[in-house]
Amino acid sequence: MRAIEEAAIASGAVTGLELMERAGRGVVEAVFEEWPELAAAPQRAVVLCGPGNNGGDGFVVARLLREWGWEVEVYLYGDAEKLPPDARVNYGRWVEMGAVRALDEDAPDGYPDEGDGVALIVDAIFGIGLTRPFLTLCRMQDQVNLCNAASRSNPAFPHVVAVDVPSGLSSDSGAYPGYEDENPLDSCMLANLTVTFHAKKLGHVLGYGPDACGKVVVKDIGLEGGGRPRGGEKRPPGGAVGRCPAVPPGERVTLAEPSFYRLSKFPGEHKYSHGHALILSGGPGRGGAARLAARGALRIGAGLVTLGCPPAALIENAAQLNAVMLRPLRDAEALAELLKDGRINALGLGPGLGLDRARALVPVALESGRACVLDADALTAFAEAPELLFGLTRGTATVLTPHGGEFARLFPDIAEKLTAPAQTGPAYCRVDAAREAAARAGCVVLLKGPDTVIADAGGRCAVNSAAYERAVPWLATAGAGDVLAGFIAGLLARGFDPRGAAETAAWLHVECARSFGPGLIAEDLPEELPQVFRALGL
Ligand SMILES: NC(=O)C1=CN([C@@H]2O[C@H](COP(=O)(O)OP(=O)(O)OC[C@H]3O[C@@H](n4cnc5c(N)ncnc54)[C@H](O)[C@@H]3O)[C@@H](O)[C@H]2O)[C@@H](O)CC1
Ligand SMILES: Nc1ncnc2c1ncn2[C@@H]1O[C@H](COP(=O)(O)OP(=O)(O)O)[C@@H](O)[C@H]1O
Ligand SMILES: [K+]
Repeated sequence: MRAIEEAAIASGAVTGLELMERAGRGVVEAVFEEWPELAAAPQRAVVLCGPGNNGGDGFVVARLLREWGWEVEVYLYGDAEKLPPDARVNYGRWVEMGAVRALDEDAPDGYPDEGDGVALIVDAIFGIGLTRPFLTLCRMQDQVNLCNAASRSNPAFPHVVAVDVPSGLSSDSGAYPGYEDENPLDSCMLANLTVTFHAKKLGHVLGYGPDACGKVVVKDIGLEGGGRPRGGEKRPPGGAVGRCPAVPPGERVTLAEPSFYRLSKFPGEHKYSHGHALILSGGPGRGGAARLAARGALRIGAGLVTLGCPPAALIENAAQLNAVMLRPLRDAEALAELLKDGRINALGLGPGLGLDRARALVPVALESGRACVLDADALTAFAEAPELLFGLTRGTATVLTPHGGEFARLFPDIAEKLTAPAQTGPAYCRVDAAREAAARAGCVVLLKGPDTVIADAGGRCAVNSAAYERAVPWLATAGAGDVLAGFIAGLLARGFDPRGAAETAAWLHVECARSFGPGLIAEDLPEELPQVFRALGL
């Protein structure tokens, strides 16, 4: 954001003061859009301003609300003399209209309670500039949260709007610096609505962000290269995180979005135009996971999908499969033999594969030069020797799809940094972890979770956020990850590059869960794809 703002200001297109005015106006607009009853008649607001430009936005909001006829109480945390220049100007403008009280640990007693008639609390204490723990006003944070919790059920309580991010939350990571044992959500400032500018920040979608922000509205403040679709371009809602020429691709993080064009099939193509995916499975009684993956690969459009199972598991699998083809595949030698068929262009290994079988087959798969997705057992098999795996994956068209546990087995030092309590903002986050892991493994890493992060070895990164309107808690079900691996294998077979395959698959995976809704089990995910594709207009 700083690079984007500096580029805009340096180009002479806009001044910092104008941006601040637009930001403040955006907050007021978003508040009135969210709660039309607040736009209907002037009411009472409390605006909490901090020592930086976030506070500056707060002074703009206070002034605009006053111009709407509101009664506004303004508090400042910090020293007015030390405010940065634009914030200082807006402080000055406000002071001509009303008082500024000091916000310190005693001030909270002046805080609104039910019946005080305060309709709105504006949290403009810290934005993207939070650098250290914000614990000083815990009691105040508690009180604001009481209002916040209550306002969800009782309109007599004030609504809480956060400017840019809820104060205390690190906008770079979704972490709460300074909280070690305690759950920060118990005492930090939470919001009903968070109004941010230009594009979502990582902190809105990672870690505690979705719980802290309530709902995120992105307001355009006229900066170049926003996350908005260009004319007629089809894009999922939500915009992008940091889509801007001022930020080099290896530093940019976008919200995952599917490649619609490449998902389509066109007349005149035949099944081999869409590739042949081979999913490898384990022994008798353990085939469910691989079958789920195979089904996912087929539904997502691979022209052909073959399941390669140990001979002893042939009958079991034959009884279960129709469109998915079946091949007995005893060992590494048999795999090498099968891969003489050049039409097999993508492999999926891991779900239900078994650790010994994984150790034998993964090297053959990776050395064959085929695009591969490695999940579950194919990752755990290398827990004792991750470098052995990375020696094979480096520079290949491979996607590793660990969940948190598998990630910690392959990248223990990175996982340790990720789980250590944050002390500063920016804090080490899942984006940093996935990028570091991808650089080490030399291939694409997809770190699973409600905030799935997809990174490639060059630092390109996307977050598939399953939060807010895309929350899909029913995806936490056994086998969901197997289907995701199958989706990726299918897209690799269709010729997607590894990063595009991972990003599109993760996005569709969540869309399938949203489309199916409560009661979802893993089997439902592939079967929901046709519905999702139809809704996308494929
Ligand atoms: N021109 C711009 O740069 C624009 C900035 N905007 C707003 O400005 C915000 C960023 O402003 P700043 O960079 O000034 O950052 P902030 O306003 O978030 O806070 C930075 C200040 O807080 C202090 N600080 C950080 N953590 C602290 C802690 N835990 N306890 C006490 N003090 C702490 C820092 O030393 C610094 O003085 C954005 O979030 C956005 O709201 C918008 O007005 C749009 C335009
Ligand atoms: N609460 C949640 N919200 C959104 N997605 C989730 C949630 N819990 C799990 N998921 C997704 O479900 C999948 C689970 O995969 P994984 O942990 O490998 O399970 P399994 O091995 O049983 O298939 C991942 O894609 C993960 O991102
Ligand atoms: K804030």
